[in-house]
Amino acid sequence: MTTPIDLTKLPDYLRNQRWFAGKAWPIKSVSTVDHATVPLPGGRDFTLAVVEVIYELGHPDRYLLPVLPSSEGIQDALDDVDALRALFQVIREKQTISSASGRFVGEWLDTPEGLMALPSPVPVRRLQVEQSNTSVVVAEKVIFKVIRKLEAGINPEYEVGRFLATKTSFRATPTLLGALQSEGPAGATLAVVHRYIPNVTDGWRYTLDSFRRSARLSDAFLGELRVLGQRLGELHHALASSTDEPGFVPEPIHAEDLQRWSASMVGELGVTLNDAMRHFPELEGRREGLIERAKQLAQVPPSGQKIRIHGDLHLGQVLRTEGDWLIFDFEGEPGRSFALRREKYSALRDVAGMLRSFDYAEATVQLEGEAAGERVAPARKAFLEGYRSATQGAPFLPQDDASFDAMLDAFELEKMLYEVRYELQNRPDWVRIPVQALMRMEVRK
Ligand SMILES: Nc1ncnc2c1ncn2[C@@H]1O[C@H](COP(=O)(O)OP(=O)(O)O)[C@@H](O)[C@H]1O
Ligand SMILES: O=P(O)(O)O[C@H]1O[C@H](CO)[C@@H](O[C@H]2O[C@H](CO)[C@@H](O)[C@H](O)[C@H]2O)[C@H](O)[C@H]1O
Repeated sequence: MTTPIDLTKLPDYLRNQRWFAGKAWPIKSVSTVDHATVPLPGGRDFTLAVVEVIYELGHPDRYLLPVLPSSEGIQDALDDVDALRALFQVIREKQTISSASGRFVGEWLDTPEGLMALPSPVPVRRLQVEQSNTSVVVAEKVIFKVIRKLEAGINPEYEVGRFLATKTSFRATPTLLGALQSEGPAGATLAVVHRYIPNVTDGWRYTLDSFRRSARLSDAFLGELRVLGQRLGELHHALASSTDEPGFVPEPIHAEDLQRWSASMVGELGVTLNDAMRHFPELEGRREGLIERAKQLAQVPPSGQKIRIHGDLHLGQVLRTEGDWLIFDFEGEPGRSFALRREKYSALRDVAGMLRSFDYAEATVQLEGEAAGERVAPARKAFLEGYRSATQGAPFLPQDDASFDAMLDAFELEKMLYEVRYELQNRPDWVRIPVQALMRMEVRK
């Protein structure tokens, strides 16, 4: 079966797509790994293809390409309402579509929420947000995200969503309802489907609004941050609740884990500071102190457990609904491989991620011209109080407060380093936020 896509036109097409991550590298060639034809009403159809982009240098990338037949070059099928409906139907009706070298398989979880009735024909609309994938809202009840850049292996967003929906009672998240998988040589998760939550604000915008309102956070908002901390504690309890799913069963944290995490942080420090110092030479003076700090993680007496975690928790990964919070987007840090993102880790890594977000929010409102205020310390305190109240005596946390604090500190440092690398690559104007946090970090004795 030859693909109806004109491969010679793909390099130009890809370079012009928002979701194409390889814009900086010259493309050597693009080939099709797998493809299938999906029928549409009125005798039309579109091609669902997985393509591999080979660069002049570096590792190849794979992308999902849903394309309509067109005499005028490549046309994205996700611009076509019928194609969006057809893709959703494949998932909802658990269809299997034979492809050139494998199959595309729709999966719908038979959870109570999955049984909802939907009108026919089902209304679909593309979500208008800046994102690296493409999300589509179906009947204002369901949202499906078509993943553009594919990675082989088990997708953590699918794996964690499925676990939470089918094996736990944790409901402070938009429930995973289904997925589209590619099986065969192009094996990957192509789309995930969740319950759509209407009228939500994300935690980042919600927090910025609060931070802008006054130099002192209101008691009401601090109460909400306490609840956010509780929800994270409940999420960790749920993620640590498995006794029979090997990917989720908690494991003790050993001295070797702490040594490994510490060594990896020292390595990241070297690489990250070298890159960042081209713009911020003042970091050189902090190098020794920060290395010392990263090394201290290896000295913490081992206690608690490694569990599956969110992995990239920040204020943009929570939704504010009427009076509560939902935690979503279990993809993990985009720069790491699926294998690394699926590793078990200390739950405190998520706590550290959220604490860093309060610092980002403060820096952002100050850049907008707000006066420095008493916001970060009370926000951190409230969030931590909530988290600790929901996790008292939890076996996955360190046994004593000193270890809790030392590990949390180390994971904040790790997150700052990640943020420096992320910002250097994506938003160079923002690098100063984590850099200033590194400059402020005290050396512990
Ligand atoms: N279940 C949901 N209900 C309502 N809005 C959602 C839901 N899931 C995602 N969104 C909105 O869509 C945006 C993009 O979703 P996300 O899963 O983060 O996509 P990406 O991985 O491409 O960044 C989010 O920032 C949020 O505003
Ligand atoms: O939402 P993503 O999974 O794409 O996460 C990436 O992008 C985030 C930025 O959108 C980035 O988060 C950093 O900036 C946030 C403010 O925009 C701030 O709240 C976070 O604390 C900060 O880490 C995230 O690190 C990155 O993985």
